[in-house]
Amino acid sequence: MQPPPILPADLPQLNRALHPMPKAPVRIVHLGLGAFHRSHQAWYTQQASDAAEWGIAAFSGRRPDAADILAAQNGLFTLVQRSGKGDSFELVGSIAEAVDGADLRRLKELVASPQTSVVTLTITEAAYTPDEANGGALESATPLGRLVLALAARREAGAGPLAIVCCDNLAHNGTVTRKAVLALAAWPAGQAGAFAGLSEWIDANVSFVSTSVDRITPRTTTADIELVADACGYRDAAAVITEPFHNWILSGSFPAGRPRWEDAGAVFVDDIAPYENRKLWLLNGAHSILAYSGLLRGHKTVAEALSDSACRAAVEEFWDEASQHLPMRLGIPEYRAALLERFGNERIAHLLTQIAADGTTKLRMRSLPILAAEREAGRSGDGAARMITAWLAYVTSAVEFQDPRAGDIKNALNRRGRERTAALLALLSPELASDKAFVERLDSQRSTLVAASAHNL
Ligand SMILES: NC(=O)c1ccc[n+]([C@@H]2O[C@H](COP(=O)([O-])OP(=O)(O)OC[C@H]3O[C@@H](n4cnc5c(N)ncnc54)[C@H](O)[C@@H]3O)[C@@H](O)[C@H]2O)c1
Ligand SMILES: O=P(O)(O)OC[C@@H](O)[C@@H](O)[C@H](O)[C@H](O)CO
Repeated sequence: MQPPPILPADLPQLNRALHPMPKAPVRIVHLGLGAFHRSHQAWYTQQASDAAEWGIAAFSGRRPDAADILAAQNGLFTLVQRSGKGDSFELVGSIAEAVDGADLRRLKELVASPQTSVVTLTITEAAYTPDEANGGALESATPLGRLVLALAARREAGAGPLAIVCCDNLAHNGTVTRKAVLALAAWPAGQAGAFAGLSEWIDANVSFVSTSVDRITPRTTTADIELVADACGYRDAAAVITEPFHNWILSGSFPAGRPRWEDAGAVFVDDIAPYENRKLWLLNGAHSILAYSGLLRGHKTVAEALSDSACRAAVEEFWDEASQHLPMRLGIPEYRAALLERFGNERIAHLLTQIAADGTTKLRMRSLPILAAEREAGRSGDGAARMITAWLAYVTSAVEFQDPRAGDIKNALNRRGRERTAALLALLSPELASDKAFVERLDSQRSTLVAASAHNL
């Protein structure tokens, strides 16, 4: 928990009275009002030439805090673009309404409105895992459970089709969202009332758009809020710090329309797979390697870890493997060079602990596909395996870690030696965990890594 910012008592609070900016009518509903939504979708929507027609109602996730803070500022916040050279400050006003995620009544009302055409999501990867998404039932405390209840209200209101746009770092994120939403809507089998035939209605009326989203946005710190106050002369507890780089690739239809996000550089493609693989493997995969191996070697941020030759070598080894499975027409060498520059931006303090969270979900997408492809090609896949090794060593040594399968990880940690390695690996891939030779290789990689890390500390 960050200490509260120290700001002059007479500093005015940012809101639309202090900085008049018109509010657009709500036509987009967003779930997961975190830092990334503010730096990405809210910013793209503000840049669209038809921004005046597209307001966002953004719902917080587990707690009301983010919504309360933003509501007190009438949805206004400052976006700080932080390059290696300096900061630039921009006011973003596309969020017309900020709502506590537990306010199901308002969510249903907005999703059931014929004005609403798009629902966007940044609810983290873990929110789509079967346990979290289903909870064994149509659990209204989960974001997808809430979404399904709101879709039932839309059907009831006859408000017509709409698009759901997943902006979480997941492979095939549109398909994953569709599957999770349809499964929830169909539960329990043979439902009555508002849910009878709901999954069929969703299937026919809701388009699930797939996206690859990119803009490195660390959690805002107390120091960032103090900096914004100093530079802008107001209190802004919802400010967000991000890099100048931004990218959004989308694939799918928008049956009720959408903002002209292409005005800010969004690209619409037929086949998203190569783009999402490039981003998930090269950027997010490298982030995971830097997070686990960097934390083991005593680093705190991405830039610090990248400047450690051992961490950098592990990234390059993984990139060499991943690049073999990406189309060269996507400019892979240039993409890698640009990533080194982005990761090396020391002014963006991207904490490794934030990236290290939810490893069981992330590694399945960031390491396993490359490992499988390399093994299929008759090679070792050692670079992809090293990402898993670093995760194993991290969860073994960390005092605290966040993961949707934390209980299973703790159970596995009660074992010793190769049995422990196999039990942890089984949480990512039961098939690999039953391959004795692979477990042995992982175990010996782990010993080497732990010894080298201890030497560095
Ligand atoms: N931050 C980035 O650089 C970045 C870049 C690309 C994509 N993303 C995607 O956006 C997601 C969110 O990132 P962020 O930086 O905004 O994080 P954040 O922690 O600032 O916000 C996450 C939001 O999701 C909610 N949430 C999290 N888990 C939930 C759950 N299980 N149920 C309900 N709500 C839940 C939180 O309450 C919060 O509103 C990431 O997980 C990732 O998939 C982030
Ligand atoms: O946001 P997560 O938790 O999926 O992953 C952590 C980072 O790898 C991620 O946020 C990147 O910074 C982001 O994907 C860059 O666009």
